[in-house]
Amino acid sequence: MTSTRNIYLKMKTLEQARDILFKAFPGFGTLDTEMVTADQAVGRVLAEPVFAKISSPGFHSAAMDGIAVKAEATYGACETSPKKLILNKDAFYVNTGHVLPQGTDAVIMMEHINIQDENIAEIEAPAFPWQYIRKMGEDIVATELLFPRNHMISPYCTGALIGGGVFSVPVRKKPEVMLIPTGSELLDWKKINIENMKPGQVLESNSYVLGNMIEACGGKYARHGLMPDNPEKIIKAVEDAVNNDFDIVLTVGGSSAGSEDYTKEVIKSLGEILVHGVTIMPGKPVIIGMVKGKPVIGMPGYPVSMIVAFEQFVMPLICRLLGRPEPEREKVLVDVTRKIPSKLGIEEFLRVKLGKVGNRITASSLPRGAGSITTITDADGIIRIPANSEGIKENETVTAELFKPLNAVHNTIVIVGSHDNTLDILADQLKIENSGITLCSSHVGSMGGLMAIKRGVCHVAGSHLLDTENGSYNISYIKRFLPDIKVKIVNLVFRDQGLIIPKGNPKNIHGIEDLARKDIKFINRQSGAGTRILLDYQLNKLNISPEMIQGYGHEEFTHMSVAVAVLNRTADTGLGICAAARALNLEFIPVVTEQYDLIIPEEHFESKNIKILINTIKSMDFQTRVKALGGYHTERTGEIII
Ligand SMILES: Nc1nc2c(c(=O)[nH]1)N[C@H]1C(S)=C(S)[C@@H](COP(=O)(O)OP(=O)(O)OC[C@H]3O[C@@H](n4cnc5c(N)ncnc54)[C@H](O)[C@@H]3O)O[C@H]1N2
Ligand code: MOO
Repeated sequence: MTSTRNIYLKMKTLEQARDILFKAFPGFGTLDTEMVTADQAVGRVLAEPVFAKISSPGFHSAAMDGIAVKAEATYGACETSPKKLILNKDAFYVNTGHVLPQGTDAVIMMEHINIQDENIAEIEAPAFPWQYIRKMGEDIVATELLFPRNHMISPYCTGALIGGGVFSVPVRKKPEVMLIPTGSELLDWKKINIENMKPGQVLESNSYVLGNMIEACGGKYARHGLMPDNPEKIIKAVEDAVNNDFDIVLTVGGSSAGSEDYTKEVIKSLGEILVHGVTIMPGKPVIIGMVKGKPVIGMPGYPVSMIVAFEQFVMPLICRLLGRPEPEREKVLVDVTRKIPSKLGIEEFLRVKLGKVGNRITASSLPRGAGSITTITDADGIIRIPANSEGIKENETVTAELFKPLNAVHNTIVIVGSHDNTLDILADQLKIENSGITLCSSHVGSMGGLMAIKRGVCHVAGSHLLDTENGSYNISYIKRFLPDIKVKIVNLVFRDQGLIIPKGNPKNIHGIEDLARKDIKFINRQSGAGTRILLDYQLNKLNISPEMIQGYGHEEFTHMSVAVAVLNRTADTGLGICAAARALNLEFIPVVTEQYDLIIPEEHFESKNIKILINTIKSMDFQTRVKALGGYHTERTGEIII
């Protein structure tokens, strides 16, 4: 078979595509039944209703430790006229759970009895009939419905099943899914040495994500060996899976328009294509097909596209086969901190970071590339931008679907501003200390941090803005840009800024003065970044103008991206922190030690979370880890500067 490039001629909306899928595979709760023991039934779905075989309790039983009595015999007892009961005649010692002795109908707690001697118990209050007694069948009555069909067994349910004498239950077989990862570039991480990886090779990870998602929604899976981009082989694998017991077949990758994207041809040659292309992003190239009456779905290869396609199409299919409703995520209203344009005609699943700042939950967008798994692993939730919208306006309130409990969103400290590697250590240290706090940092440069405070969208800004007039940090900028906001400044670290250079210093760079050399390509930071201000200050001192520097106009947003540019030789050098150079095994020429502070509005400063944050910063554990990064000084770490 030769490859022809696929074009999605008839893209469907999400609603249309789901409709086509569910009409083609209407089975609800149609999987075969199997018996499992009560203790193994958790997470399984009942194929039939389950009725209790015995009652629980199976007898009238004492609900407290004390004496069992006939209530009538206690009437008239009071403080001034206590009643004496003869043990083993009018009253019988019982423990919680004991069978109620014949002829008794109430229990008096031990604490309310005066034992006179081994024969007499005295009471100062009457008992009423059935007090402190668990009647036979109070919990479960034999023959009553314990759980209807399609109920998913929880750990709690096992108690009711065993208590009701039901030791095994009929459950739906787990839907079986065959995963076929395709792509000649893929490598099996269990079989390779990462040192030997070559450009173009990719670690196969999607089938593991899919497998775990399948299990999480009640299915089971088998993984086919890695499949090269060979349509004949893919056809054979799909055909075998369909002819076997698999309920659903998923191919992974090759769903799009590339010259080696074969999924569409494969399904077409074996059966029918119901949908190719859905107006969603990520997830657009998904292919829904039918082969011998079974769903064969071509999952996009980009990981986030695959996850969205799974959640929109495969998960509902699995739930339906099991006879379960599709799960829904908790929703919350959020304010979007920046304008987010979106393509008309495409429904976008925007991954967002969330945090509660003041009395609103703010959402900031993560990068939108579907090839980056971290755009979903870093996310707290998703905002769905409808197809008929051109995007979200700044400060617009929209609905977000949560990936984690709301409580965790409330316990997030939002830090915006300049990037520093110690923030990663801080985020981890807060977790070691079981604070329940998550640190959510976005790197937009020091000025970006101050502006975030101005807009009320963060708790903390990380900043290292040098006042070139007097050598101070941050204070003059705060006075100028946040005149109406009361803030505290807490020092995080002093850190060495310098030139990041390749190992062995091939261009023989010694300092800022070398940046003007014709043979040096520089990589800059964005304007507003503290590092950029520092560079301009140093250049000014040396009378070097920006035009003299090759690459002055090429900007990156973080120290790490500057280091990456040096590593892959896009640039010969860039100004950044020592930790970034070290992380990539590059060399570093110190230029200046600068002050990096946390700016915290007073309205947040006294909050419990910020107090924990500051205590963590002050801790020896944190400071020891920071110093180990190299290029950091912690003498004033945690000090309130103003
Ligand atoms: N000309 C066009 N190109 C693309 C379009 C388009 O409309 N026109 N759509 C883009 C979109 S949207 C997506 S999503 C991707 C997905 O396409 P495929 O399903 O064909 O995926 P591949 O090209 O095979 O792989 C994409 C990417 O993902 C990596 N990959 C694939 N499988 C795995 C795996 N099992 N584990 C880890 N990584 C995997 C693969 O190496 C590629 O890097 O297409 C756009 N292109
Ligand atoms: O829409 Mo693709 O599915 O962006 O990555």
